[in-house]
Amino acid sequence: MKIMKFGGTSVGKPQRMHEVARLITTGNEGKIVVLSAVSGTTNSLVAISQQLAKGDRHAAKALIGDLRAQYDAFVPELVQTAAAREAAAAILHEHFDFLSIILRISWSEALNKDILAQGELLSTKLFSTYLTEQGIAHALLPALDFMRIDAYEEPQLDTIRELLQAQLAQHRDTTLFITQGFICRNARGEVDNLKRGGSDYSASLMAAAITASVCEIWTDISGMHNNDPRVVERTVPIGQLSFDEAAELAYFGAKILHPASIWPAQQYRIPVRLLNTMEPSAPGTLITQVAAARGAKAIAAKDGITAVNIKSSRMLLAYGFLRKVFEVFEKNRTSIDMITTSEVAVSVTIDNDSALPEILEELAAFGTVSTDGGQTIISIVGHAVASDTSMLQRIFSSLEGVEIRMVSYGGSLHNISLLVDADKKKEVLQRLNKGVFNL
Ligand SMILES: Nc1ncnc2c1ncn2[C@@H]1O[C@H](COP(=O)(O)OP(=O)(O)OP(=O)(O)O)[C@@H](O)[C@H]1O
Ligand SMILES: N[C@@H](CC(=O)O)C(=O)O
Repeated sequence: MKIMKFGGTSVGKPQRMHEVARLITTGNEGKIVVLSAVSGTTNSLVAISQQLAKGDRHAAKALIGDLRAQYDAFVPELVQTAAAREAAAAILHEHFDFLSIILRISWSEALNKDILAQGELLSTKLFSTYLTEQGIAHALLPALDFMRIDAYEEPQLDTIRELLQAQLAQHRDTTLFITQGFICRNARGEVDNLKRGGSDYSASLMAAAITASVCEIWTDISGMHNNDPRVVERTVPIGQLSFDEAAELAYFGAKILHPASIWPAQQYRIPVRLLNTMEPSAPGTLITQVAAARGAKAIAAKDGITAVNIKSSRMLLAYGFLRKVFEVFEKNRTSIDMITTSEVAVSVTIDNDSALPEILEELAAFGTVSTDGGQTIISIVGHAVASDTSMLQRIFSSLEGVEIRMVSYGGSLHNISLLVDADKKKEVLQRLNKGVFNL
C-alpha cells in the first residue's frame, strides 16, 4: 500500500482535482490519498480567525463571504450531475454553517484550531463527492479519528498506527482511501493540527503507521530544486537525496517539504518521492537512506531568525557555562539552530521568539545580553559537503563584500550554514547559485 499526498495547489482548482483522480486510479496498489486544503483556504481561515480574535466580527463575516463565493464557483466546475451538486451543496452548507456560528461565540485557541480544520475537511469531502460521481470506489477516512498528538504536540505514532489500522480493517474490500492532511486531535481530544504545511508530515506519519511501500508527495514542482525557485531564476531539480540531506533542507527552509516530515519515513525506511501533479511523468526527487553522490546538492534559506548574544567575562576558563545557557532555552521550550562561541561570548539563533522576553530576563543573570532580529540562515546542504576542500573558498569568494553574521561549519558534515541579514537573502542565494553550482 502506498501514500499519495496532494498539496494545496494540486487540489486548488476543480480541473486539478480531476487530474488527481486520474493519478490515484492508475496502478493496482492500494492507496491512502492525503489531501491539503484548496490553496489559499487555510490562509483565509487564519485571517478569519485573526479578525474574530480581535473582535472584528464584521471583517470576519466579509472574509467568510469571500471564501464561500470561491467554493460556490468551485462546485459547478467540479461536479456535473444533480446528485453530486446536491451532495456538494450539503457539504458547503455544513461547513459554512459552522463558520457562521463562530461569529456568535467567543474566540479561543481551541476554536481557532476548529476553524483551521475546515479547509482539509472541505477539500476531502468535495473530492470524495467527485470520485463518487465518477463511480470510483473509495472510502473517506476521518483523520480526526486516528491522527493524534500528545501534550507536547508530538505525534503519537503507536496510537496513530493502532487507530489507522482499525479504520482500514473496517473496509477490507476497499483499496482507495481519502483522508485529510494537517488535522489531528490533541491530548485533550480537541481538534488540532500539525502546523502550517503539516500535510506532508501527516502523509509521512501515515506511511510509517502502515509501513507503506512509498510516500509520494505531489506538488506543483518537479522535485526538490538546488535552490529556492521563488527567489533564484535558474534552478535545477535534484534526482536523489538521502533522508539526512532532505531533512536538513526541509528544516533549513526548502518549503517543498515540512521540516518534520522526514523522520517517520526515515525511521521506517520508507522511500519518499517528490512529484509534480502538473507534470506527472517527470522523475522528481527520490529520497532514500543513502546519498547517491557526495558534495553540495542544494541551498535553502530559513527566515525569521533572531540571534541572541551573551557576553560574559565569567565564561573565561569556566566550565558549565554553556550548560546553564542551554538550560534557559530548554526551560522555555525554544530550540537553537546555530551556535558560535568565543572564550567570552556565545551567540545562538532561534526561529521562535515567543518566549524571548523570558529567555532574555533569565540570561541577564549570566552577562550582557543583546539580540539581532530579522536574520536569515542560509544552508548549503549535501552529503559530506563540509569535507569538500574547495567548498569554503567557493562560498566565501562568491559572497565577497556581504556581511556574514555567523558561520556554522563542522557540526554536521552535510551542512554549512551562514547567518545573514534578511535583506541580503536574495543576493546571497543568487551569488551562491553561481559560486557553488555554476548556474
Ligand atoms: N528547494 C526547493 N525545491 C522545490 N521547491 C521549493 C524549494 N524551495 C521552495 N520551494 C517552493 O515549494 C513550493 C511547493 O511547496 P508547497 O508547500 O507550496 O506545496 P503544496 O503542494 O501547495 O503543499 P501544501 O498545500 O501541503 O503546503 C514550490 O512551488 C516552490 O516554490
Ligand atoms: N492547509 C495547511 C496544511 C498544508 O497545506 O500542508 C496549510 O496551508 O498550512
